[in-house]
Amino acid sequence: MAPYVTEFDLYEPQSTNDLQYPIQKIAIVGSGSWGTALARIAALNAAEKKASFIFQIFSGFDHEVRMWVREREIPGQGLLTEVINSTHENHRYLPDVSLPHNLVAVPDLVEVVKGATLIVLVVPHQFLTPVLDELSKPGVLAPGARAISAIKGVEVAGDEIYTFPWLIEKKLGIPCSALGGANIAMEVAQSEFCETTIGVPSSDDAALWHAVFDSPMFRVHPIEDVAGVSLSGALKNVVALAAGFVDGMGYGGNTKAAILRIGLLEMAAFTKEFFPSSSSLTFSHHSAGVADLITTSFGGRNRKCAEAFIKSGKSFAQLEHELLKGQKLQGVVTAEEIYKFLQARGRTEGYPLFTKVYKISFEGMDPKTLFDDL
Ligand SMILES: NC(=O)c1ccc[n+]([C@@H]2O[C@H](COP(=O)([O-])OP(=O)(O)OC[C@H]3O[C@@H](n4cnc5c(N)ncnc54)[C@H](O)[C@@H]3O)[C@@H](O)[C@H]2O)c1
Ligand SMILES: O=P(O)(O)OC[C@H](O)CO
Repeated sequence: MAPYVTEFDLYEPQSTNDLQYPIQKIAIVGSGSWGTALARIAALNAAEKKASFIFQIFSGFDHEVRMWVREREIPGQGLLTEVINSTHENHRYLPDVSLPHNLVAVPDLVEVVKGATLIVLVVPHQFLTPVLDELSKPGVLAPGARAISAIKGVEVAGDEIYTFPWLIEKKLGIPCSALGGANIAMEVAQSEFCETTIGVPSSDDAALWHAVFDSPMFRVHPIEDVAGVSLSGALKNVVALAAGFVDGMGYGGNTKAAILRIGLLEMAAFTKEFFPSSSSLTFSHHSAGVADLITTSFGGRNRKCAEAFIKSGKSFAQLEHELLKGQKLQGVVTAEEIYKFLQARGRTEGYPLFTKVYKISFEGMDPKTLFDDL
């Protein structure tokens, strides 16, 4: 066994049987930078694995991969879907990256998932509810479909917290996996080597999602821990804000490393406390844990906006608008949700870093207090 594969890579992606659909059809719900980057990989794999999988795992993928695009007018160019389909590039969210011709942008959500057996949900987390409302209507989804969430966030209601795969399973009545890792969209789209982790509920899900996304430069490791993968992706965004605060205050690598170590411990402790069936190894051994935290705290959008928040004194809403140009921050919303949840459970004192990130972001607390009592 290779040294970087642990015994917790539970699923060998080779054993799929009795599938309802020998030909699997992929739909991508979301077309921001990550949605488009994942759609590109899935469409490349769908084209390549169309014939080559006969007599192996399953018969293959439908050649066409559809991607849901929230329609808008691009000044001087026309509708975004038409621009993407004629130029094979998503100029707005993933500029200068060629997209395969079998990837088709479609503005109608119901049309995108029509007949799809593998549905990738990758909208910013604040926009998921209306998407699920639409998909849960009778007859919209094919029977036997499966989903995977590449969304980094959580849903909080009072003193309850839910992961998105759990919510998706409940609302859509289909199994849902989680995809997360050290994956800055543009680097993935430029085929720079990286890894991702998929938390899967069964070996069939492992085999199928591995076939959808694995490629030589985007290595997919399936593990059993769906909730851990999903939570790690959400919580690392809160720690990334703290890393950005450190940068904004002008401190160096030692300070940032200390914040990342403490942040990783809070991420793992939070998961163990509220999702006890998850594995702490997801945080320490997998791309969805420590590796994602590192990349996001050096090259991510949350870090970038948090640095600017300290340096400029502007609000996060303003900085999101100015610096991200239509892309969405996830960490600020998540910091608030996690804080409100911890408050409702009377557990804020157990998570001093998460709590301070919230108070600096929302209550004007002096950022230098970030280091107090850690
Ligand atoms: N970008 C990355 O590097 C990256 C990597 C891994 C995971 N993710 C996660 O992927 C998820 C999707 O983020 P992204 O980076 O692809 O998006 P993005 O921030 O690049 O783009 C924003 C997207 O939101 C859409 N949008 C805006 N308003 C909307 C509305 N009212 N309803 C529905 N959609 C709306 C836009 O059309 C656009 O597709 C997030 O949870 C993010 O954390 C992102
Ligand atoms: O740019 P961010 O901060 O949303 O992070 C992007 C990805 O989640 C990194 O894996």
